[in-house]
Amino acid sequence: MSYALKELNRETGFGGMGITKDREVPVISLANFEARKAEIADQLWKASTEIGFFQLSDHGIPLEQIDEAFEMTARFFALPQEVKAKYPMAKGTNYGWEYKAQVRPSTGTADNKESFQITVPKMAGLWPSGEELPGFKACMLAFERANWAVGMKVLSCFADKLGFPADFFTEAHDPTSPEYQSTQRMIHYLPMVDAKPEDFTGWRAGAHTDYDCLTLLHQRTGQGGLQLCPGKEADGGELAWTDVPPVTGLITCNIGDMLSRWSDGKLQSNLHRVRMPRADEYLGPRYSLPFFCQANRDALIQAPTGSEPPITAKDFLDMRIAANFAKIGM
Ligand SMILES: O=C(O)CCC(=O)C(=O)O
Ligand SMILES: [Fe+2]
Repeated sequence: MSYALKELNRETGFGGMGITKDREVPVISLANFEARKAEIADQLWKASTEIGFFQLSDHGIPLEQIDEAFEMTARFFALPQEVKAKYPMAKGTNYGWEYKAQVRPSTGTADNKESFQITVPKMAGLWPSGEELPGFKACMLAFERANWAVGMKVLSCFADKLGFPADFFTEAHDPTSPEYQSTQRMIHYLPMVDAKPEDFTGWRAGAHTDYDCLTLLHQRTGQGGLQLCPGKEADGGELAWTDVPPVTGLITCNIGDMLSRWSDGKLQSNLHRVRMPRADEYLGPRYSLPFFCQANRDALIQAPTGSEPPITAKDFLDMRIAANFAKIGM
C-alpha cells in the first residue's frame, strides 16, 4: 500500500511488537500560567524535542469535570447498539459513532474499540437525545471547550518558541468558525475478561501518529495500555516502546503531524499505540478521552523553510481519515 502523504507511508512500517524500554514521561505544571509562561514554554519544548510526550498538571480542568465526562462516556457506550447506530460516523467524516471500524495503516487490522467523536459544527443529528442520555450534550460540550482552552495555552507556548505570534494557533483553531475541526473523542476499548487467547494477539489501537497539532488525552488510573515511542527514534530498526502511566487528572500530551509540518520537523509527532492487557493484568474496559487540536479546515499548513509543500488542514485531515476509515460504509 502506498499513500500520497509521507506521514502515512511512514506509518505502514510501525506494526511490529518491538521491545519495551523505561523512559520518564515528564510532568509539567501549568500553575500560574501567565506569570510562568516563558519557563513553562522551555519545559514543554524540552519535553517535546526529547521524548515527545509529557503530562500536564495544574491545567485548570477540575477533577469533578473529568470524572463527570468519564461517567457520561461509560453511559454513552452502555447504550444499546441500535441507539448508538442512530448516530453513525459517515464515510469520509470524523464525527459520530464507529464500532471496530478504524483500521490502522500500521497493522491492517481493526482496533478493538468503539468511539464517538464530537466535532462541534458538524453534530447536527448526531447527538443522542436527552431522553436517551440526559445531560450528555452539555457535559461533553463543556469538556470539549475546557480541553480546547488548555490546548491553546500549550500551543501558544510553542508559537513563542517557533517565533510565531502568540495567538497564531488559537486563530488557526478558532472555535467560532464553521471551518473548526478540532475533535473531542470518547473511546471504549472492549473488556477482555472472557476473551479467547487468540483475541489477545491484536491491538486495542495500532501504532500511529496523530493527524493533529496537539493531542490532550485523559486516562483513568488503573486502565493502562498506552505506549509511546519517540518520533526521532522511529525511523529505522526495532522500535522501543514505553508504557505511559494512566493517572486520572493528568493530561497526557503528544505532538501530531500538523505541528511537525508547521515547525519544519523541530517538533516531532510521536508514535503511540494501545496494547492489549496481559492475562495477569486488569482485563476490564479501558475508557480514554483524547482531544485533538486539529487546525481549522481553511488553515494553510506551511513549513517555514518550505521543506514540505503547503497543504490545507482540510486536505490533510481528509487524507488521513480516508486511510483509517476505509471500512466504513462497505
Ligand atoms: O486511548 C488512548 O490512550 C490513545 C488513543 C489514541 O491514540 C487516538 O485516539 O489517537
Ligand atoms: Fe493517537
